[in-house]
Amino acid sequence: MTNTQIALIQIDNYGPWTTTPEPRREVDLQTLQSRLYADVSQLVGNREGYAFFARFDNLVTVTNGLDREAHRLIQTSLANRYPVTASISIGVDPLPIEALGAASRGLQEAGSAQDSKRREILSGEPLSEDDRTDEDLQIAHFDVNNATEKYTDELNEFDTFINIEQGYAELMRHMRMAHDSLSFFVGGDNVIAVCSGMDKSDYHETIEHVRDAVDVDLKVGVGRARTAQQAGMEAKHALEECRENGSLVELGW
Ligand SMILES: Nc1nc2c(ncn2[C@@H]2O[C@H](COP(=O)(O)OP(=O)(O)OP(=O)(O)O)[C@@H](O)[C@H]2O)c(=O)[nH]1
Repeated sequence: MTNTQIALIQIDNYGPWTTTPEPRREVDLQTLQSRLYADVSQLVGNREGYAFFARFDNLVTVTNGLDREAHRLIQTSLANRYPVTASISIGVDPLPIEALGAASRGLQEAGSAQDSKRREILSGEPLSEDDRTDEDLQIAHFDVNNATEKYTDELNEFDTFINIEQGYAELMRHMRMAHDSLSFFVGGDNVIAVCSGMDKSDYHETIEHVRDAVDVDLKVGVGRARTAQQAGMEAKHALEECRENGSLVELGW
């Protein structure tokens, strides 16, 4: 059984900050957001976690193995680097969507995202060391088949982007609705999903669903481990096996 630990990182009172005392230059906001993602990716990644940019003002991170102190350190480090602060809320559940739900509630109960008094909340309890297992995380790495030949080398970049994003939109919705799992676009033609205890037939069914709905062909490698990076690396190796065997689904265990 999986046991996913999600930490939701939310910039405090960001909406008002972007327009006070007057609207800030969009290029500066874009720069801040992409740097914040880079820093969070490294701060969480150095501790074996994964970070996803999501909407940039709300970042979803997978932090199995990080205790409360490690989350506090990340929060402090962000406050020292940026003109904004962030709140962090931790949720743990066998189902990734429920873990994120618990993390989201932790912030919502502490106040609005646009409440100037709600600052640097740290809520929720991480998994205790005794409760951790080597099967806590299931990570799937999805990839569009022959994206280069079919899209990149054939279409203009915007039409390529539409095809890839349509595949992603259908995949993320299906994984959330049918499998309680969280999928994130990570660049190129790749989507990484934090999954519930899905089996091989669930992945075949998902790939078939996306093909039928939007005519985008996927393959997927899946890994299982106690940290996101170990599971993610196993998934990448499994994806290489798909490439070698021509298979659509490979489990790394
Ligand atoms: N984030 C991320 N992006 C990747 C990774 N591998 C490839 N990409 C991106 O995906 C693009 C397409 O690469 P591939 O998926 O290898 O190419 P392809 O044409 O789809 O070929 P096949 O996957 O073998 O069917 C690359 O230009 C990268 O932007 C990865 O492991 N992580």
